[in-house]
Amino acid sequence: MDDVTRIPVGGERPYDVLVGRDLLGALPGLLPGATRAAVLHAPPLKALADAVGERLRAAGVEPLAIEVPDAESGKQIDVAAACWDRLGAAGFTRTDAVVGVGGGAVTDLAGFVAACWLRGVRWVPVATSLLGMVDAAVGGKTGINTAAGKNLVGAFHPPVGVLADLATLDSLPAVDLAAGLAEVVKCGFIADPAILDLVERDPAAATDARGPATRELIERAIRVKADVVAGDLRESGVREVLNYGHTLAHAIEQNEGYRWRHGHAVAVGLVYAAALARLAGRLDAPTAERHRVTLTALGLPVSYPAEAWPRLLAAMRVDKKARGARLRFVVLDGLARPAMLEGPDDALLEAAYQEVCAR
Ligand SMILES: NC(=O)c1ccc[n+]([C@@H]2O[C@H](COP(=O)([O-])OP(=O)(O)OC[C@H]3O[C@@H](n4cnc5c(N)ncnc54)[C@H](O)[C@@H]3O)[C@@H](O)[C@H]2O)c1
Ligand SMILES: O=C(O)C(=O)C[C@@H](O)[C@H](O)[C@H](O)COP(=O)(O)O
Ligand SMILES: [Zn+2]
Repeated sequence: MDDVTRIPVGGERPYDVLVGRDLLGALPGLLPGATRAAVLHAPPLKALADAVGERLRAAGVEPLAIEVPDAESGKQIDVAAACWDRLGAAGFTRTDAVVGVGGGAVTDLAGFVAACWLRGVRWVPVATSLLGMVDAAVGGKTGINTAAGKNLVGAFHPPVGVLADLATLDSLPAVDLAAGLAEVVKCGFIADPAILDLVERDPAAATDARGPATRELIERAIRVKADVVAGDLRESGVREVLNYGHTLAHAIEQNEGYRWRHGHAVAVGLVYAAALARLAGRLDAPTAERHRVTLTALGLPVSYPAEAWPRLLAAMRVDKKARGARLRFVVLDGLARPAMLEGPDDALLEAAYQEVCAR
């Protein structure tokens, strides 16, 4: 394990995110005393899950491979229930553990399975997508989707460690790598503008999984998230800033039957949130426009059909940040100055949407 960066995530249950190549050797050490570990994975990551299983077995931990449907198809209650049946049949106890090998969807599911089994057993995400490394695997939000919306059932259940193995990005499709950069850009706008400078200087370098720019972007984004969740695991306040762009994004995902990539929806949602802040008189026009320009340079979508608006507005009403009938949006009062916009009226919401309508 050469050249490993260790990023601490503080709080009531602190742990580290390890960033580097070929990190699997670190996995058994994160689970002292475990006799069994379920290894949840989707078909595209089977070979890596097998390798994880071998590492665990060599360290005296019996692996239980559980294959789940890929991507959002796995974030379903029946899939979670099938996982719990497998843990029950294998007699998993509180010293046993769950490992999620995959992108954000699989690690969200794995964390949720771990959070509920015996009311909480240890878990480790082995993040294999860029989005998983910088966001989904970090911070302890776990969950599944329901018919009413995205991530509506879940638990805050921090892992005991996170492996962000850069070698796994070698097989990640370019479109998924770019999707993950939407969350990285989000971190740039809410907290670390150096991220934006890096991306804008050379967008192609940002999408080169093996390049130094990508690693720096990954580490910067993880530090932004780690700093925020350390102070507010359960999203009682400041953690809401990590939801920048997500109010519209989750509505788009639901509207698309979860066939859109999360990162793509976030890109549109970021442009929308910036337009909202500008029209509310909170954000200057150049910074709002910077959202569209930077995300476009990465090949990400920044628009959505006009006719979807009524459905999107309805879906936004179940956003977790809403309070009763009052919608709440994360906006910017300036670069790296996130704040809340409380209860904007429908006319303002729709006017901002005009700015993301497909032109
Ligand atoms: N818990 C959180 O804090 C949090 C944060 C952000 C996003 N999320 C969730 O994460 C999910 C999105 O994550 P994602 O973008 O990783 O999507 P994903 O998990 O759906 O993965 C996208 C695709 O890439 C494949 N893949 C992943 N790694 C690969 C690799 N190394 N090689 C080849 N294929 C690979 C997957 O199998 C899938 O087909 C959403 O469900 C979102 O809600 C959660
Ligand atoms: O970690 C957080 O907090 C986030 O909001 C990060 C988001 O990127 C992520 O998509 C998260 O899953 C959204 O959370 P939700 O509570 O709106 O479902
Ligand atoms: Zn997200």
